[in-house]
Amino acid sequence: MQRARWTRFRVPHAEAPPWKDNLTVVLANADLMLSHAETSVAEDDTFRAAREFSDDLGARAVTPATGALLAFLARLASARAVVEIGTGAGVSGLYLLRGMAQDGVLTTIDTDTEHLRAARRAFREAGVATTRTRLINGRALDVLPRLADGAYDIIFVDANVIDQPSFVAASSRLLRPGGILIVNAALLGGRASDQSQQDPAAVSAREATTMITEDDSLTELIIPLGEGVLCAIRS
Ligand SMILES: C[S@@+](CC[C@H](N)C(=O)[O-])C[C@H]1O[C@@H](n2cnc3c(N)ncnc32)[C@H](O)[C@@H]1O
Repeated sequence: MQRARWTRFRVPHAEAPPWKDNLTVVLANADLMLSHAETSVAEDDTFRAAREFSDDLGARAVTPATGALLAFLARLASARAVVEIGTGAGVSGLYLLRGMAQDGVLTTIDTDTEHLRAARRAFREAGVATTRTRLINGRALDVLPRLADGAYDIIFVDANVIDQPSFVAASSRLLRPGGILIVNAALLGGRASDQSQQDPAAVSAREATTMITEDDSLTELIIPLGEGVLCAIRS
């Protein structure tokens, strides 16, 4: 069924919406609410160690609240099969595994062997069975075509923003009906919503969002945690 137009996002918000007065009230408290959301997630030693490795290696990990969202969505979807593009040192992978079914398998792809080594170590230190993770060294666009259509509960995109449109194009076919596509840093911390920002990252982030919002098989939602997380469920 064709969805009503008013349910679609405008990308980005160019003018003030008609409910601007409510928005003003919300925005006045936005920093406080975001700060509360981000600092209310407590991480244990395993997460802290993985986060430290991430920082050392320059692999920017998801924020704690973004991580909690990943665990939440993985639990909500009863996820048994998840694909992650951009393993980093394994922080987001730990959150996904935390929410996934006990026998669920995380397939995670990264071009950097050092990052993958750090992630493998983080998973081991968290007591994750080796059968639950499949770490693949390679470029996502080379690996994704080898994965089965409609076989995955969640696809999490968290590599170079500039490649977001091609990752979205290459990965949405992997989702089962009811599966969730999650794009991290979709708003670039707000920069992507500003049309005057014309650098390649901002343009690519907007393009990926537009691809998702224009896909009638996806129902999407932007969640302003971390640098902005775009979630979309396949019908
Ligand atoms: C932001 S970090 C990922 C952080 C990780 N998701 C976390 O939260 O712990 C991005 C990662 O994407 C990897 N990467 C960059 N381009 C890639 C590509 N084309 N295919 C696969 N991985 C890529 C980088 O090596 C880096 O480890």
